[in-house]
Amino acid sequence: MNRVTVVTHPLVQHKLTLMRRKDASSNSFRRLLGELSTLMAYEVTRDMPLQDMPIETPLEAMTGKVIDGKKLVFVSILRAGNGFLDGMLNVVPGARVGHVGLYRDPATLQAVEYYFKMPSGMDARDVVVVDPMLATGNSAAACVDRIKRLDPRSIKFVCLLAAPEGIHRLHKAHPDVPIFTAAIDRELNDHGYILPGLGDAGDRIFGTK
Ligand SMILES: O=P(O)(O)OC[C@H]1O[C@H](OP(=O)(O)OP(=O)(O)O)[C@H](O)[C@@H]1O
Ligand SMILES: O=c1cc[nH]c(=O)[nH]1
Ligand SMILES: [Mg+2]
Repeated sequence: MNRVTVVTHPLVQHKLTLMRRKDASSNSFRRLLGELSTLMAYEVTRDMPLQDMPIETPLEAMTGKVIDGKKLVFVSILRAGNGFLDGMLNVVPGARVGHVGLYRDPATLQAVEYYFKMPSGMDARDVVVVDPMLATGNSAAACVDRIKRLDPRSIKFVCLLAAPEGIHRLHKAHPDVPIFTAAIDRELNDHGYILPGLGDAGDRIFGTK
């Protein structure tokens, strides 16, 4: 499992367990996902480049360090990725946001694209793709394929739950893309759902189905 970071912080693990419960309401599922994604943003942005900023404290002039949030793009894989976005934007409010609309064909489990919108100047930007679920890995791999055509500086993928199959698929297609997740679950079932998992993330966030 090269290049996979499992965020084991107790707060992350605690919230993840509460979200997995089948009796968690959409409201609490959404709230927990928002809190959890803010915590994961700390780990994902750990190596973000800093630049000098001359400032004046009440006592004297100094040179501080700031991040250039505008260089960062969070790319949300619709729909469920949007549940991750707000929490990440809490930490880097200056980041730009791109959207890739993908759904899994339930019969083939292949990703089908229905929307794609990115900020301009992607070749100067660092991308963090967000989606709570990495199951077969088809959606993540398709999203990264598409973004790579715009030649960004770097791409990371962050999710809540990953199946071993999804990690292998994404790494095989894109070995340069590091993966951040709160847990690696056991396996996929015959319908491509993660076990033990948390069910259908999009449906649980938006109260559909
Ligand atoms: O790794 P994969 O096998 O591709 O599965 C993961 C995808 O499945 C879910 O989306 P879904 O297709 O349910 O769309 P939704 O977010 O609109 O519900 C999830 O949010 C991922 O995008
Ligand atoms: O378990 C899964 C697999 C794919 N998408 C989900 O929302 N959940
Ligand atoms: Mg779904």
